[in-house]
Amino acid sequence: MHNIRSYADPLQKYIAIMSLQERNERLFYKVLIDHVEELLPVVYTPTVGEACQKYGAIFQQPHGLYISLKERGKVLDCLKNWPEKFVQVIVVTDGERILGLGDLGCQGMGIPVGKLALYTALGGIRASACLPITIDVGTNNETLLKDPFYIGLRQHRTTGKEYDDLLHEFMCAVKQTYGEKVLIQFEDFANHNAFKLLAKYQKTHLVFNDDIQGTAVVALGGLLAALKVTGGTLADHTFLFLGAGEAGTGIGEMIALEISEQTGCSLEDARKKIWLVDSKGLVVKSRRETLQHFKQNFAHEHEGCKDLLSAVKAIKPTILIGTSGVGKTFTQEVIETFASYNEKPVIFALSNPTSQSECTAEQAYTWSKGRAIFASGSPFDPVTYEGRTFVPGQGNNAYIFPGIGHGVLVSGAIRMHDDMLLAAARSLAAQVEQEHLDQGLNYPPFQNIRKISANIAVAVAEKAYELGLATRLPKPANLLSYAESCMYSPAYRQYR
Ligand SMILES: NC(=O)C1=CN([C@@H]2O[C@H](COP(=O)(O)OP(=O)(O)OC[C@H]3O[C@@H](n4cnc5c(N)ncnc54)[C@H](OP(=O)(O)O)[C@@H]3O)[C@@H](O)[C@H]2O)C=CC1
Ligand SMILES: CC(=O)C(=O)O
Ligand SMILES: [Mg+2]
Repeated sequence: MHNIRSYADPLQKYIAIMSLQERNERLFYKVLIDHVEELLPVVYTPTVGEACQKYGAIFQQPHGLYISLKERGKVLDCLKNWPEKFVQVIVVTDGERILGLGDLGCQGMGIPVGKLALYTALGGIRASACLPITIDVGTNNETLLKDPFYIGLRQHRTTGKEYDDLLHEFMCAVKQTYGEKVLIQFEDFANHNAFKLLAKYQKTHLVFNDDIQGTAVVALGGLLAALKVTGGTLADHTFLFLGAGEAGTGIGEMIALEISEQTGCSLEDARKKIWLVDSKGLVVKSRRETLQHFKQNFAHEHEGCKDLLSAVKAIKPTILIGTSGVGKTFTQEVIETFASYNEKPVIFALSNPTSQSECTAEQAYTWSKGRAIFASGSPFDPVTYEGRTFVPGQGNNAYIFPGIGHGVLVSGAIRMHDDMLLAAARSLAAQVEQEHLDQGLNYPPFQNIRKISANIAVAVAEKAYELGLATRLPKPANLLSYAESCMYSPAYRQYR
């Protein structure tokens, strides 16, 4: 920590800690677990975003497994080259939508590597059982294609059948190599592939899309906790999203599912509470024919609004969520207008990294005159407004995927089910205590993340047993102590 703290530049800290991961894995995890709040912004958002942008230039050692178009027909052999034979979790990207930074091609590898470091540090999955993979199908990022340090294929992205065939070969090879129970987490695919891959493989593989499902769970958990302050139920609220992609529609569907479970209303009716704004304005019925399929469920009868401000005025939401990937879009006028209708305005600016956050914590608290319940995807420091200090929550799927993954492995679940995701969200919300809410926090502090993950794992595993999806039989008598006993801990052994 002395060495890492000696660097002022976050990217230098990143380089230092990733080289520690290479040099002494156990020490890396010991340091990361013991200083999680300080180091999460280094190994994860926002610094991992900058690291991916400069990945070629700062490259020292390869991490993870690259599978490129050139390996078509040989993907099985590629996987066999990975030295570990017992793999339980794979995080895979094709680098096309890295955080809110766009197409970073092969340099997106920083994301699977970072996510899996969190699987181990926060969720206790053994590092040797974690496999980061980047599928290199080219990049449409012209700057990278011209960059002498770019580490990937120098060609534009392949699409269509060639892309689908490579991904299919990969999915089949994974199952053949590691079996039915390996968890495959799709990460930072562009939405035109993300929804398709999830729909295609969720019936045959144990798959989880972190950007659609993980984000949905963390947002729902944070909202359920926020209700303890705003009062009322989820169904009493009106939700407006800026951003109608993976994160926005994923959260929208999860909220609708929870409302439907709580009230018994149909999903269709529950979705009527949820409104989306995309780059063309409010998503409304008259646009339906030209909308991507994932937006269509939220295209309600209403006049069009060309931008967020006019949508806020027209819809009068009680909860405002940013999932656009575009920074500074919650302007002073937007927040002041939104706050003028709400005593306790709930503002989630979920886009990453910090540069893409829809607003800062300071802006949210100041422009709402200290009334906002605020959370962001990337961390912000506490803010003091008129003598009161607010601690912003970090609404990031890092709260969720390590616990869900652990729950799946503990129960031996062979498929992911929406009810397991709802159970994770409720568990997260239940771990937010009054003392956290009093500070403005609608998430439990990251400091306790291993306990939080263990509790989420139990909720997920319980649901898997209930649904008949668990294969670890008989069910352990005490799931919590079993889940905790299975968590990797970077302890040094005694040598004689
Ligand atoms: N906090 C967390 O845990 C997570 C955060 N995220 C963040 O969410 C962001 C979005 O990710 P994702 O949903 O996967 O991305 P997508 O590309 O799937 O969706 C982005 C959406 O934002 C819309 N959009 C883009 N620019 C504007 C604009 N200027 N005004 C209004 N809408 C706009 C797009 O509109 P159109 O459809 O018209 O193109 C699209 O609907 C990223 O920054 C990502 O880092 C993602 C996952 C987890
Ligand atoms: C957190 C995350 O998964 C994202 O921003 O894409
Ligand atoms: Mg992601």
